[in-house]
Amino acid sequence: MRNLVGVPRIAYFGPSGTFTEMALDRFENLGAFDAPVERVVAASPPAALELLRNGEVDGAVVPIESSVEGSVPPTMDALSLGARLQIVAETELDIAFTVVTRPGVAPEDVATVGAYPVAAAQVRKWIADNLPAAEIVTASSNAGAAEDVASGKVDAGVATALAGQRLGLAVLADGVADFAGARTRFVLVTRPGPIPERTGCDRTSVILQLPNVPGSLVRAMTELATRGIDLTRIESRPTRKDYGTYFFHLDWVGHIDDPLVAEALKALHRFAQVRFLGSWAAVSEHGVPPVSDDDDAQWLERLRCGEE
Ligand SMILES: O=C(O)C(=O)C[C@]1(C(=O)O)C=C[C@@H](O)C=C1
Repeated sequence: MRNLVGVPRIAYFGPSGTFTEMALDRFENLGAFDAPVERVVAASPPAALELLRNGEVDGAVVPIESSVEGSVPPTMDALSLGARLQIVAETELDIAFTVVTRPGVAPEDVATVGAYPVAAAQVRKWIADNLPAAEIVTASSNAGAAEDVASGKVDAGVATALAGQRLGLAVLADGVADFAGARTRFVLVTRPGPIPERTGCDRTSVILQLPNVPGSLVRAMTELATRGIDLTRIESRPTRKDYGTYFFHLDWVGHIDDPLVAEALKALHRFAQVRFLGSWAAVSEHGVPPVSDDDDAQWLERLRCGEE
C-alpha cells in the first residue's frame, strides 16, 4: 500500500485519541504516505470529508463500518452528497473501550456516563450490569467522552485508553465490549485520482441511483450475479430529497481492473447513475473474487480462428 496519497495533510475524526486517529497511525505504519503527515482534527466524519472537498487537506480518515453497529451513516451520507470522493485504502481495528473517570471517583459516585452513540450501542449491557443507575449522555466521539470527563461535564466516559491516558484520567474498566471480537473498518479517502493497483484481494464500492421503474433493483443485482460478482454489502440511505428516493450503497469483491467488474460497472452505467467510490486492497479475504475471463477470451479466439 505504498504512496497511495503521497501528501501530508490528513484530516481525521477527532479529537486526538479516537480510534480513527489510531487508524491513521495504522495507515502511516503501513506506508500509505510519502512523508510524516500533518494531522488535522475534524469534529465529525462529514467535517473531515468536507475539509477534503474544500482542498484544505489531501486525505481524510473516517470510520465506515462496525461489525456491531453496521455502516456508519454520517460517513455514508457524506460520501453520497457533494463532489465525488475516492476511497484508496482500508484498515480494521479491534474495538474495546476504556471507561474512564476523574481520579478518585468511585463506581457508586457515577451518575452520568458520556458515550458516543456508536460506542454506547457497543457497551449498553456492560453499563446496565456495572453502572445501573448511570444516565448515558451523548458525547461527540470516544475521545470527546474523555474530554467531557476531564471538564466535569460527566462522571465517567466510554473512551479509548489513549484518550484517557492523554488527559490523565483514571481507568474504571478496560477492554469493555458487549460483543467479543468487535471490529471497525476505517477508510482513507482522497479526491478522485489514480486507482490503487489491483491486488487480487480487493473491494469495489459504488453508490447507485436507480431509475424509479419496476425491476430496477433486480436488474442491478442481475448485472452483478450473471458476472459472478460477490456482493458484500448493500444498503439504502435516503437521498433527503423526497420520500421513496434512495441511494443504494454496494460493496463487492474485486477491482475495476478485473474484466468482469469493469463489465458490470459499464452495464450498471447503462441504466443507473453510478457514483464510483473506488477499488482498493481489502485487509482480508472477504468473499469470492471474480473469475478471470481469460478462459472465455481464449475460447472466443479459438472460435475466430476456426480452431474450436
Ligand atoms: O474513532 C472513534 O473513536 C469514534 O468515535 C468513531 C467510531 C465509529 O463511528 O464507529 C469508531 C469505532 C467505534 O466503533 C466507535 C466509534
